[in-house]
Amino acid sequence: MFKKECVKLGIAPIAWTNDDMPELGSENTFEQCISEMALAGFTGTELGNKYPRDVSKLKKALSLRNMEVASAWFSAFLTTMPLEETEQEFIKHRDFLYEMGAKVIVVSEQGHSIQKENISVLDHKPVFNKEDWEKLTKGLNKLGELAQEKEMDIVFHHHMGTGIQTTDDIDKLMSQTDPSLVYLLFDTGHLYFSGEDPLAVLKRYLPRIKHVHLKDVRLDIASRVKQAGLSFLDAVKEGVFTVPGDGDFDFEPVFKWLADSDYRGWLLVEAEQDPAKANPLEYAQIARKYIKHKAGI
Ligand SMILES: O=C1C[C@@H](O)[C@H](O)[C@@H](O)C1=O
Ligand SMILES: [Co+2]
Repeated sequence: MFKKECVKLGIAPIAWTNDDMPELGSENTFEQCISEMALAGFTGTELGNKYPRDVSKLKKALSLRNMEVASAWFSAFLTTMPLEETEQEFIKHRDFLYEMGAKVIVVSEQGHSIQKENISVLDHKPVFNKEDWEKLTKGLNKLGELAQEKEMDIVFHHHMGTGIQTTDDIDKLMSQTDPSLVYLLFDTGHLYFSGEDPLAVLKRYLPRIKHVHLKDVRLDIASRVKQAGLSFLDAVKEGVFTVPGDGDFDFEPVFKWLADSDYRGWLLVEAEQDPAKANPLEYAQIARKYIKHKAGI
């Protein structure tokens, strides 16, 4: 069982308005989004493109609803851009999150990513060469140092269609980066969709996991995506992802391992689907109920 003082429950705005495809949910306002998150019983959020980037405005809107910022995604291009340019962008992102009180910064490597390209996500995942690996690992150690200047940590997001997607990719990344500087974000949905064993990854990297995205997968849609050679974004529109409790992944052992390991941090529901087909409030409530039932919090 989780200790209430160790974990906080959040939800990502991507189910209301999708930053990768802003046309999905463009009608949903920022206020509606955070009000519905709070109504469903969540106290944290990541940032979305409709959120004000003014610290006092954002803090006020969230505190009125007893909410706070857990973290936010940063797209790094360490393999394809000069490190100094990524550092400059990262520092702006870090400083905003610091002002908002977040403790972790989500980093994803988007160099060579096919996440937004219209090609089969399961057939064309990028594979990094030696030089890419050197740039990536050196750059991540540097971003980790920059985060720690503000007593924050980076958590690396493995992701479909990127150079860090599979268990092997994660193993290599974890072994080639400094464990005191680079931590891992554990996203159940991306591992399960990729055909990995999420529980094995969780068990192996528990001490390095400092942020969790809870995302479920509809396996029938995942296999249709594979057969039809769909892109990542088309897979999302087809409904490959859903909230915990509504798909095929069993979260119970994940909750148990996290709780037994004394995990401290956020459990953040992140389940992008088309809001026209899956009402965001309804699905947030399904997730909240499932977490209460299976994780006891
Ligand atoms: O953490 C995430 C952020 C999104 O922008 C991304 O595409 C999604 O799948 C995800 O896991
Ligand atoms: Co995620």
